Amino acid sequence: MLEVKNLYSGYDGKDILKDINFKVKNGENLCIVGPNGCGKSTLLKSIANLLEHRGSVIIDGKEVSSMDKKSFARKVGLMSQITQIYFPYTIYDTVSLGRYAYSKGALSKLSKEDDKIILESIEKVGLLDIKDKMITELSGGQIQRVFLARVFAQDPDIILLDEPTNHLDLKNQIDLLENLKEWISVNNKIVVGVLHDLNLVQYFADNVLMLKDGEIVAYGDPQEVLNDPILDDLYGIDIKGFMTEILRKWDTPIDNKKRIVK
Ligand SMILES: Nc1ncnc2c1ncn2[C@@H]1O[C@H](COP(=O)(O)OP(=O)(O)OP(=O)(O)O)[C@@H](O)[C@H]1O
Repeated sequence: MLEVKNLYSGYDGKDILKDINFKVKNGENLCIVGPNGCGKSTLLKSIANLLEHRGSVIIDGKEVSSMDKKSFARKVGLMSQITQIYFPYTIYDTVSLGRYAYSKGALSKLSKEDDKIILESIEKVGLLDIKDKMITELSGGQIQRVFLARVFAQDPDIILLDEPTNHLDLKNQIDLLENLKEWISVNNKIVVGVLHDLNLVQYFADNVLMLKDGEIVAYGDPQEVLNDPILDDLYGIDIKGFMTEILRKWDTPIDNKKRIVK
């Protein structure tokens, strides 16, 4: 169980998040939504213990700031927004970094068990046939999947995701979310993710937490939260109207004369 109680955190002594409270049970995911700059990544960083906070972030009864690095890494894996890759590692090597939480020392070798978990994690994201390729030679979507495999290899109880789908085409977005759903239900784990695409949130979320200016403005079942009139206020557009209009376009009968087929 992840519990966030009366959480305040921010940068340079200024609070961005104010009095955040929620719980996520094992076997469930939570999607964090809200407009740019409302504090979504700051919330993930606070849970990931990368930012000092006031209040509590408690995992299975223990405050995260009191955990040592390795115990924390066994509990929480963070996959943040991937912008640029500087290091020339293979896919296998990159995913093997996920086993740090279980290593005995800085120079300890990977065990047979580690190797098995690394290969399984690479297979899960569909990259096993290119496991020895340098990650500097991969597409954005492939890199995204390598980093997901690294988090799987870390085998934490909670995965935190910051915009995990932003380099992926639609099929890969759905595959990734399905992959995570399966990981959650098979292993009774937790995912907390920031997703911008509200359609994907409708599809994936067990619960939704909506932020505005660092405060929670709605929380709960996705169908209810995403139908709350507050949504339009928050984003400054008629979201349901926009989505429905798009659906109408998908429904338009095709005019074969206008098609260009090679
Ligand atoms: N390292 C930092 N130092 C100072 N201020 C920061 C830092 N990172 C973020 N902020 C500020 O904190 C606020 C919340 O930023 P955050 O990145 O959490 O928003 P977000 O909801 O994730 O935004 P986006 O949807 O654009 O990714 C913003 O006003 C931002 O300028």
